[in-house]
Amino acid sequence: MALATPTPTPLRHLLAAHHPEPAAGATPSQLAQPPRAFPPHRLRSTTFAAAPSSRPSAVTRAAARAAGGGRPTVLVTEKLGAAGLELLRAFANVDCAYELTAEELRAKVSLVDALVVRSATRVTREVFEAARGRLRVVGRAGVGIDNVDLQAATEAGCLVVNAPTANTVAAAEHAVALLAAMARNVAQADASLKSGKWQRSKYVGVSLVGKTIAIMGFGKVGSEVARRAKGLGMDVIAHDPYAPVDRARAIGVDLVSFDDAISTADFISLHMPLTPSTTKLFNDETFAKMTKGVRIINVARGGVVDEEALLRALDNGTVAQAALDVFFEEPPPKDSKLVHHENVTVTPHLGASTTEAQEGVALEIAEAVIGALRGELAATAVNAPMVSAEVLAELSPYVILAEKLGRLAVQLVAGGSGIKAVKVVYSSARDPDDLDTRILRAMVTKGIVEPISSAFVNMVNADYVAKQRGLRIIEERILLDGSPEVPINSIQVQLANVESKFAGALSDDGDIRVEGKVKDGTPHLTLVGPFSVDVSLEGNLILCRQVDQPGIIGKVGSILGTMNLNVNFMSVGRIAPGKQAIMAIGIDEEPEKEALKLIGETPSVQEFVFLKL
Ligand SMILES: NC(=O)c1ccc[n+]([C@@H]2O[C@H](COP(=O)([O-])OP(=O)(O)OC[C@H]3O[C@@H](n4cnc5c(N)ncnc54)[C@H](O)[C@@H]3O)[C@@H](O)[C@H]2O)c1
Ligand SMILES: O=C(O)[C@H](O)COP(=O)(O)O
Repeated sequence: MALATPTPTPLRHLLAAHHPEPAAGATPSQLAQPPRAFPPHRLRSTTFAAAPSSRPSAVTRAAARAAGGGRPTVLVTEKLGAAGLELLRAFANVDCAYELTAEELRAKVSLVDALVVRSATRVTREVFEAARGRLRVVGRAGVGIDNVDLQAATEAGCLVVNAPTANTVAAAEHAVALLAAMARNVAQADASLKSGKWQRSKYVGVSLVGKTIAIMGFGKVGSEVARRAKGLGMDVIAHDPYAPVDRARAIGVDLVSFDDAISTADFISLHMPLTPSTTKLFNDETFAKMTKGVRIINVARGGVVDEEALLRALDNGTVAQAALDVFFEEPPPKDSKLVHHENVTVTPHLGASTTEAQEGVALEIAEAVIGALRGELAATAVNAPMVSAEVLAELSPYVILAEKLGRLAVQLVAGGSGIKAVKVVYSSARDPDDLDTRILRAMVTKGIVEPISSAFVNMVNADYVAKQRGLRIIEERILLDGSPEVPINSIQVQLANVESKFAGALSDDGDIRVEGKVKDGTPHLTLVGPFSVDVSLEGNLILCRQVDQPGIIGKVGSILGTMNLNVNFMSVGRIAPGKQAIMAIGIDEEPEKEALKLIGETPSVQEFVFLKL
């Protein structure tokens, strides 16, 4: 009998696109089939449904990668800083293809593992559908992710990462540049002088010192603008429903209500993201509440302003001047009245465009994309729970345990029973607030869903997939006494209201119940129904139920030996001597049908089941 070797603990599969084949004998009907956003594969389009053979299999994907030397392929659709590109090239095949049409992008995206964009590429649902499941990560080289359909990405299990910090200062400096340029008519005076005029009285400006500026959105950029405005001698107020008051107070800024901010400010600088609730937040109604002659700077997103309303406010003098770096439509129409308005200063979305910021953003996004392709969870993940590297490292063996318990539990379900509810019970001496179980929940879901369906589940889409399939994952904690140093003592997976193909796995309550622990870094199965066992969760598993009596282990062991099957672990659990017992046998290979038949025919074996881990 060979000793079990510890399973490595890769976190790769948290995000990996690998899609294991369904377990033999498992039936999709075991899960309730809800309506889906995508038809029956990881990602499908209508073309897929009509022509399933065009769907790339895991093999095709592997072949595609092999053709590229086993390296992933990254498509970069907008100009990226050289250092970031270099970093990407050291790890992947990089295809830089700029100014693609939507159709060209859709055509290319199924050939790549990652896509890197800035703000000009619209990564729509159609793009995710066209990717046919290969695209694993979208890297947004910048902050705003309003050009990426996050819901579609999540449904596809595609991670979206951004580069949220490297262009903060550049954007803040650009806002200040526009503020000063607007107040002193720099752009207009420059154009006038270059056209041969000398118009000193026409371009008298307004001073900044002593004026009130309202920062709308007190996040990274907003607070940097606030600091700089204070340096210019301005009174700074801010509105942000989610910003911590003490952070504002620390730099001498009062957080006020939206109406107070816009009705008292001489200058209003916009720094909130474009979301459904900020879309056209600045409109006829809100312009009407502003101080007459207010000046507006927008380095956030064009969509937060109703541009028609702004034009009206400029024409009727409510707004004296505006300085705009961003537009609803980019580039704006050539004949845009707003762009050509004499009281409007414009730049073509240059907020992040400094050499330093672009190098920084490119490095930040390259690192995030490479990490994600390696299967690590990125700290800048936008559509997946952010889990620190330390937590991930600590939980990594439990991640494997959680998935294996899910896989085991689902294979114990008799075909035809629909699984509706899964209870995951964690026993731990650690304070529940110090135990982040989101990855474990996701991995139980993965273990349950993947063997019996064509769904692909990872950290990004686990909750979505569970919801789509009408699967309720209930988590429960049992607080143990003892040292909180070990994060988890045991994980138990319970499936209620289902029939089992192995009655020995049913608890006294009638649930399928399996429990496991991590021992020496390796996941072990420690409980099946009411039976305590101890078997390393590797390779494959045979569970036999019998009446406890001498000789059975030898008989089953010799059948496996005759069939040349290597047993890596064996454990017997019994309720009491001479009563019901189960035998858990870990084997490396998949047994021939003949071996399983012989085990079933062994006298005293009441039932048995073969499970793939
Ligand atoms: N023009 C450019 O090149 C450029 C460069 C960088 C960032 N940006 C834009 O600026 C935005 C802000 O960037 P950031 O790095 O400061 O992001 P951030 O997430 O750090 O800050 C955004 C802030 O807006 C706040 N907010 C959300 N909804 C709000 C609302 N309804 N009213 C007021 N505040 C609200 C949030 O609480 C947050 O504090 C980005 O989303 C991006 O669209 C543009
Ligand atoms: O959201 C951002 O980071 C900025 O708008 C920058 O966009 P860009 O990368 O297209 O310059």
